[in-house]
Amino acid sequence: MKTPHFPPYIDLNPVTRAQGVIQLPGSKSISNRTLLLAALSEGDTQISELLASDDTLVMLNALHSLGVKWEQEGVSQNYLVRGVSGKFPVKHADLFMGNAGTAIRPLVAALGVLGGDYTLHGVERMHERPIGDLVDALQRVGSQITYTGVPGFPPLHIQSGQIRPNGWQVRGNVSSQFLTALLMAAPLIAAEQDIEIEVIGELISKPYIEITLNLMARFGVLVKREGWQKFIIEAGQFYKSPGTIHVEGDASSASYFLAAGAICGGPVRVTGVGRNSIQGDVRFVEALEKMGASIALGENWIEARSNGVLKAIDADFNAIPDAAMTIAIAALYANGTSVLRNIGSWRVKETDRIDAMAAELTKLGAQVEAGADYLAITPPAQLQPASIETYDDHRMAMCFSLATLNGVARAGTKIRILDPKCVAKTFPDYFSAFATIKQY
Ligand SMILES: O=C(O)C1=C[C@@H](OP(=O)(O)O)[C@@H](O)[C@H](O)C1
Ligand SMILES: C=C(OP(=O)(O)O)C(=O)O
Repeated sequence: MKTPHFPPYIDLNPVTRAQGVIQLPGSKSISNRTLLLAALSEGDTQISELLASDDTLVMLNALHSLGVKWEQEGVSQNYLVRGVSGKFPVKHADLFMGNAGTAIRPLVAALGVLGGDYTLHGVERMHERPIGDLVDALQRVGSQITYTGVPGFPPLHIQSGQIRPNGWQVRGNVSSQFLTALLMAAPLIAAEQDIEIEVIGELISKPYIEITLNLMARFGVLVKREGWQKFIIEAGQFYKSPGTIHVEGDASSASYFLAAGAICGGPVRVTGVGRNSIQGDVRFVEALEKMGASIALGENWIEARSNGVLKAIDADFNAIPDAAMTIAIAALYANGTSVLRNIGSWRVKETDRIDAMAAELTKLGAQVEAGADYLAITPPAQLQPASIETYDDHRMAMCFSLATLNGVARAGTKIRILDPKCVAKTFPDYFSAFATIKQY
């Protein structure tokens, strides 16, 4: 991956019109699931358009440390992963997980089930992101996992245990990634007995489970389900390479450009993702539509434009927590107060996103009420120029670049994005892509 050079801050000027076409980078959620499933499969998998970013690098490096062989085709994002048929060749490793939830959670489950002698750790924030519900679920069925720092959080030490096919259950109200992790790990021991995974209580971020089930099916494992409460992996199934797999463009990354089209005229088109996407975040466009934008969807593209003032929105954003951050910025261009509800998971992601969003929106002059699991945003008469802290959160950096756009209800403003390098988590080239849709 060629990492762009990042200065300590980026100054962005107001933009009169946003227009253009953006080829999206690959989906983070699909990339990291595909890498792990390809590694665990029987046979080799050719992956095209894998996301090039910190989060996928973390997964690629971890797989390499576990003895999985993969090759990058030249400088392209096409990779060949040589499957290890359900057993990692290296049984003793120290794995750096950065701040990639989509890497550490599924790997803890896979390694917890397969056994060995592994430590997993990450950046400081990773050690503050909860993993207790997943560890509890794995310990319950026989995994030997211990906390080497604060109980409930990475870093972790994994040893070999005797895994039982009964009693698989997990809580889903802190992160859906815990259920994703168990689902992906279950076939690794489902040789003779079915495994039933029961979800205890509420499950958040549900569409991400659909991505998991869709990809497991492509790798030959079908999961039966009873709604969102019970998932059954029938015995005898194992991961088999589908041969080739193409990674769709990232629907969460699409949200910034589509919002730009909605705020500032457009049309802005993203390519690489379209109406048949398996990513829940494509439904972000429904929120933009409710706010008054015009959306068109094709097989492999989505386009947004708008001629009028955006309407405030009051909605439940539990299903699209990542793209919902972009709505918080679109709300600056609406008339009236917007309320983003049921977004409690924001508090345990790259930063406490409810507090971070409230603090930075306030700098622009907005009136913000931050609740335990909601944000209410009332835009100011005029946006104030501001220096935006990004809290090592890629989405904070990407979202606030949009406050430079001239909307119909109010003009954009001068924005300084501090520590812009955080975008490397999922979209290293974000600022050059954003520059191509701006017209002054
Ligand atoms: O499974 C996934 O790929 C993801 C699930 C979501 O997390 P939660 O389930 O913790 O909300 C999302 O925020 C994250 O960026 C990616
Ligand atoms: C929450 C996010 O990341 P992670 O996959 O690390 O949970 C995100 O990308 O917004």
